[in-house]
Amino acid sequence: MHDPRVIVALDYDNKDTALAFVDKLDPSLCKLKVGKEMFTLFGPEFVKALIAKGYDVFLDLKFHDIPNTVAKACKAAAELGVWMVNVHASGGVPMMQAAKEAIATSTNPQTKLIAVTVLTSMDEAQLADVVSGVTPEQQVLRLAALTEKAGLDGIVCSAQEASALREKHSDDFLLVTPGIRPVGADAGDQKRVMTPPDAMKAGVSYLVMGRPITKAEDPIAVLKAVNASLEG
Ligand SMILES: O=c1ccn([C@@H]2O[C@H](COP(=O)(O)O)[C@@H](O)[C@H]2O)c(=O)[nH]1
Repeated sequence: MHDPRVIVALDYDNKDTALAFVDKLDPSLCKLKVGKEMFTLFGPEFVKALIAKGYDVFLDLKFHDIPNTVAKACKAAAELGVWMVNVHASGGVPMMQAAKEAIATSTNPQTKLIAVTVLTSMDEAQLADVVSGVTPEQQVLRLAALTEKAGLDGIVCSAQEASALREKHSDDFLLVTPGIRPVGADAGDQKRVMTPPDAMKAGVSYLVMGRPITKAEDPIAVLKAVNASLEG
């Protein structure tokens, strides 16, 4: 079956608005991402409703805690039936391994587990406030190596790091990239951005797009145009 490359970030504060948008879509056009806002507002039932409509759902809760807590959270997420879930790579290898083992022993062991490296909203100066002496690319490469060592399926990074990552990691290692902006789109709070075709050429596995689609006058037209731009 055709595997859509775009993951639409459903960052709405209104469930009916989100569902009205989803009902105009088709699971062959995109996957869906539920993040902290919608999960906090509408909970597991909202996630289950999207899965029941046939969508692959990425539950983007970016767990970051001690291994026991993250493992239990990942097991609970997997058992909702989600396609993908994530943790922060900076939680360390034991935490990532505990999460992986918990998913493997869940009722939905095929759930993919990826790790967030450096948020796409951070540039070099912001990163320097947190960890000194490294560029975003160096830190992403370091955390990607840890993630692979822990046996996870891939990482969240920006498309700007994709070609350097592909020199070290095979195509099976998933690169899931927010900060995707079509030419002329407002970057908003995103700092490390790339256009959809350039991201695909750089070796990205899945492109996460929120506002450029959801805030557009005709979101379906934008999504279809992005999909078409990936085919060329
Ligand atoms: O590093 C990261 C990790 C997650 N995100 C999430 O992706 C979307 C991006 O939305 P846009 O509206 O296209 O900016 C959003 O849900 C973030 O929470 C990220 O942007 N960067």
